[in-house]
Amino acid sequence: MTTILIASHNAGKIADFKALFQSYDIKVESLMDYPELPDVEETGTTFAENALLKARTIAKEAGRITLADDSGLVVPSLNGEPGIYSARYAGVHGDDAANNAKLLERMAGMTGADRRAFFVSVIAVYDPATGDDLVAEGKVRGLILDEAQGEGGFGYDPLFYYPELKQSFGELTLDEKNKVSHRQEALKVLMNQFPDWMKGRKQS
Ligand SMILES: O=c1nc[nH]c2c1ncn2[C@H]1C[C@H](O)[C@@H](COP(=O)(O)OP(=O)(O)OP(=O)(O)O)O1
Ligand SMILES: [Mg+2]
Repeated sequence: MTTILIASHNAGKIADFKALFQSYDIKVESLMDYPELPDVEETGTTFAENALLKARTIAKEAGRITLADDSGLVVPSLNGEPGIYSARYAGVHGDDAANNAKLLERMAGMTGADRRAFFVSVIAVYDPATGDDLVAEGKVRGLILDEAQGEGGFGYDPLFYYPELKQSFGELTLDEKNKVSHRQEALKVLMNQFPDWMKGRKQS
């Protein structure tokens, strides 16, 4: 079975990818399995720049084709916040509770269309042997709730209401989320091009 290295430390994101890659019969490893690999500083100004930066840096360190996801929540009525700063919105990287609390605070008093939001995922793969890369994007639209609903998922999932299923992402099972999420869309677009991209590459 093929194994792919995901350049991420985010347990929720890795769980999404483990489930998503099952349908491609690909096994997933992550930075959790490689504690010696560095943490990549996200210095880019777009999701795509950061996804490529993470994929390229880890691929060169590990000497293997590597995939990275840079993702976040975009709220147009907040001029795009939290955007590429989603993971460190409230100041401490990965503090989901604080990030969600800050989002609710910033949206206090907003109603109706002002509560529209979307998740974005940009996925990049990089081949250290050739310097070739592949990038794809996915999006999913919803509304930001007034309070958390559901215990599932990670990050902003409990605040993200998905009208088509009349539930928040926090109330969905992993498989339900993985049928509609920004991440599955980006991965689908990417994997459609992957077989051609992989041709002629040697990978153990
Ligand atoms: O499906 C999602 N459901 C809920 N929240 C989500 C989702 N997808 C991204 N998000 C939020 C979480 C985090 O606050 C930020 C991602 O930031 P991002 O830099 O891509 O990931 P990260 O720093 O947590 O891990 P890493 O860079 O090691 O992959 O957006
Ligand atoms: Mg990150």
